Amino acid sequence: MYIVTAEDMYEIDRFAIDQGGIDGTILMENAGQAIAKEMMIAEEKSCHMAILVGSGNNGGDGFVIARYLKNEGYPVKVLQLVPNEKIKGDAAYHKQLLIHQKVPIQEVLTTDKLLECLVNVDIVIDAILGIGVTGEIREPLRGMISIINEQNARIYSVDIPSGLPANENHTIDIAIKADRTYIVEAPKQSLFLENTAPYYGEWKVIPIGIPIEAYGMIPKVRSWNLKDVKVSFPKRATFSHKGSHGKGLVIGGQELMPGSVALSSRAALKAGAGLVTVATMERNIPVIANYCMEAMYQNLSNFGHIDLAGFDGVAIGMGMGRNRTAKTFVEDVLAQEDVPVIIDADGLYHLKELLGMLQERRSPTILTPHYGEMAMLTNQEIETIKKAPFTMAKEFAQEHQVYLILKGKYTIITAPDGTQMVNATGNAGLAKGGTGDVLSGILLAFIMQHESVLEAMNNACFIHGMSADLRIESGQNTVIDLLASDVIDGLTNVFRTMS
Ligand SMILES: NC(=O)C1=CN([C@@H]2O[C@H](COP(=O)(O)OP(=O)(O)OC[C@H]3O[C@@H](n4cnc5c(N)ncnc54)[C@H](OP(=O)(O)O)[C@@H]3O)[C@@H](O)[C@H]2O)[C@@H](O)CC1
Ligand SMILES: [K+]
Repeated sequence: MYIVTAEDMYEIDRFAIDQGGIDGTILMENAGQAIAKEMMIAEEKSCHMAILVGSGNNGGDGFVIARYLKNEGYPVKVLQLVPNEKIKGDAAYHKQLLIHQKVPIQEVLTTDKLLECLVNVDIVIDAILGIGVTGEIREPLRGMISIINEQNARIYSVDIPSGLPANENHTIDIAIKADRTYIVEAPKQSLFLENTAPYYGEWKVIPIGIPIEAYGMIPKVRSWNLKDVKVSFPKRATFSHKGSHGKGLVIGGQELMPGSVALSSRAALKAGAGLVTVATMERNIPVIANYCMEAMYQNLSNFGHIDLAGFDGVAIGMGMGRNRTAKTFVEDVLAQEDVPVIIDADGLYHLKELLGMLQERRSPTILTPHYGEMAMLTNQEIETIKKAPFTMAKEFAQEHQVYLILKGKYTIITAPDGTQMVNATGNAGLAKGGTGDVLSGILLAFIMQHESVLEAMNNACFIHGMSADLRIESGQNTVIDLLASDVIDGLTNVFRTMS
């Protein structure tokens, strides 16, 4: 599933029409028909539905939906929120089909009239504005959107909640707050942003028959799914031994935070790492070993030099603390070039002053900031990152030649060449201390076993979230009591689904 900007979507659309020979009216028919079918599954015939259409092709989708629902006996009324002369092109064609079928279309041009028309309406189908919206929402649509949001009716948006920008880095003006959105063909960037995602409500992507070749025209941003994981997940060879699955080093855990590295190392072993060594403060070792007795230990009390030769991967920074000696240590690790390094938590704090070293590294460097850490690394406000996470992540990864995992509800994974993936697994239970340490451990295990760093990162993020999801779905936890250690235990169920 590709994630697009409005411009990408128009490009894809043009390709389908010009190169694929598919008429725009057919794409509109496909979209409207498929959405109407979804509506028929979701809603009873006894509901009173109002389909609200605007001037563009989003409104055109609305005319098609109305035709199919009417044919099936749903009591729909079509409210056209713009004057007749505004309906043009493909939308006009479908409006005409509706008129041929004697479906009445009411012109509703004021908020008062709209209020009157919405009395006793149970379901609003929002086909007012799609991805063509620009600038501040103008009256009377502005007032109409407010009125619609105030109704008790359930709201289904077509493609995008009307008024919401499709792209990141736009200010939200006013927009429909949908209960569910049927996204036409491909999710738009705003679906994945913290500030805009809630407007969509539940969502489902509706394919409309665009040839896959059309996606060759746009920058690739994809969401990673279970099928991708199953295809790319490395199979364990029957005759493998512990050395075949990577020798990893977990560095961190100051005296007051032994749990962080304990979680990372246990997660790495549970995620399939062959051997894990934990380099931490001497006094922590008995505590950590109690939780993770399969690991080996190295005393790091002085934060001196540690030789990385012989290790296949390193994860550094979890619970490491922010004193200057810890920084020297991060610097020492980065300078040893032959090992892939994952930098998390306090390691990222120290990295801020070491960014200049990144481009010089010959082995992959993987950074795992959440939005706050990303703001710190880029000297930006956190709101700036939230508003344009795709761009901020891409610019940073390309500039510093790193792999970047920008952690959030939707995690954005970026390779140094700018390729981006989005992970959508996981739930609110993960918003808790220690879950990031678990991700670092899974990442370490996977990076040591995959040829492709990007695939390993995608799989680690997917599986980390999936473990949390399965814990909730199975009733073993709720989003309130889920612990980072539960996510580690849940890996067993995840791996069962892989075979
Ligand atoms: N992708 C695909 O393959 C397919 C996509 N399809 C569908 O097409 C949709 C995109 O259609 P689109 O380009 O016509 O844009 P859309 O948003 O419906 O209308 C734009 C109009 O809105 C108005 N307007 C704009 N800003 C405004 C503002 N601030 N305040 C007030 N009014 C404002 C402005 O009208 P104006 O009043 O300026 O004449 C402008 O002309 C897409 O979302 C999907 O649903 C399907 O049909 C199947 C194939
Ligand atoms: K809409």
